[in-house]
Amino acid sequence: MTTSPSVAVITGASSGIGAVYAERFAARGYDLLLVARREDRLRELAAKLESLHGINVQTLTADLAKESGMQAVEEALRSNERISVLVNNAGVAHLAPFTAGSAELHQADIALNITALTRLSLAALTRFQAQNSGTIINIASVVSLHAIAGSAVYSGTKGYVLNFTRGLQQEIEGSNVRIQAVLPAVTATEIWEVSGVSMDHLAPESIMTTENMVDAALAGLDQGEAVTVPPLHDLALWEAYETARLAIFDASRTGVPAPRYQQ
Ligand SMILES: NC(=O)C1=CN([C@@H]2O[C@H](COP(=O)(O)OP(=O)(O)OC[C@H]3O[C@@H](n4cnc5c(N)ncnc54)[C@H](OP(=O)(O)O)[C@@H]3O)[C@@H](O)[C@H]2O)C=CC1
Ligand SMILES: CC(=O)[C@H](N)C(=O)O
Repeated sequence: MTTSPSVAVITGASSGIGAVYAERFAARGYDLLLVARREDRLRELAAKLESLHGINVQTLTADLAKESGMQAVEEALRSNERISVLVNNAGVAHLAPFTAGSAELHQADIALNITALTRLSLAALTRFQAQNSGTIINIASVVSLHAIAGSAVYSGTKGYVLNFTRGLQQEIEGSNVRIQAVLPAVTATEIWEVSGVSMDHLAPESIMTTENMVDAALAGLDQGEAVTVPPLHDLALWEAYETARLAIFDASRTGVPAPRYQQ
């Protein structure tokens, strides 16, 4: 009996980081379901990967900031039992002062970066938990850890992605399901032009290639990391951050206002 290959679903596969994840999962022998709005780009990538790797690639044109788009991908995740990987990669940034953006713009960014990622995780994880296998990769950002002027909404959404992922990781502990958060820093993709900040204004030495970012993130996944920060060389910094974060959480369970607040 021959078994069909597993399927990896990659959102935001029409460019940048998502397109490289598609190539890498194709090279690992997965069939693919590629999701984004630009159908021509998805089809071009699908044809290339099918011919290069002899795999089957489906495309799903969907606007994940809209209800109909979210539902279409949820339906695919629920109905296709061969899906074993979800890369929640589609995301958008508008880097400008908060009050310069409209309510509609902020709402659409939140819908894509938070609501779609949450709903697709629910659709995938429900089945992954039932079958006790499967992998979700959530693309957060180093701005999950820090916000600067002009990034309030974007950093806020990425802070959600990190904490949401941490919560899910607690819930699946002890199972064969894997959930990884990836925190890229500056990576050379189209997101910068969309965001309103040209890459020409960024320090060249801070910019990572998409290939290096994805390969490092997959190395982190293969090593069993829960949170992967591809460009961070000094692991001791991350360990100190994690230690302080958990220490603050534990030390906050006193039930008594700190002396500095007692008047
Ligand atoms: N590049 C960087 O410096 C960093 C990026 N990230 C994160 O990496 C992820 C990938 O971004 P990146 O590759 O850089 O940027 P790109 O702009 O190259 O890719 C974004 C992808 O998301 C898709 N997308 C955007 N809006 C929608 C929508 N409404 N519905 C469906 N798909 C959508 C785009 O496709 P289409 O337009 O065809 O719909 C595209 O495929 C994002 O989550 C981003 O926040 C995190 C840290 C750093
Ligand atoms: C676009 C990004 O997420 C990037 N990490 C940044 O440094 O702002």
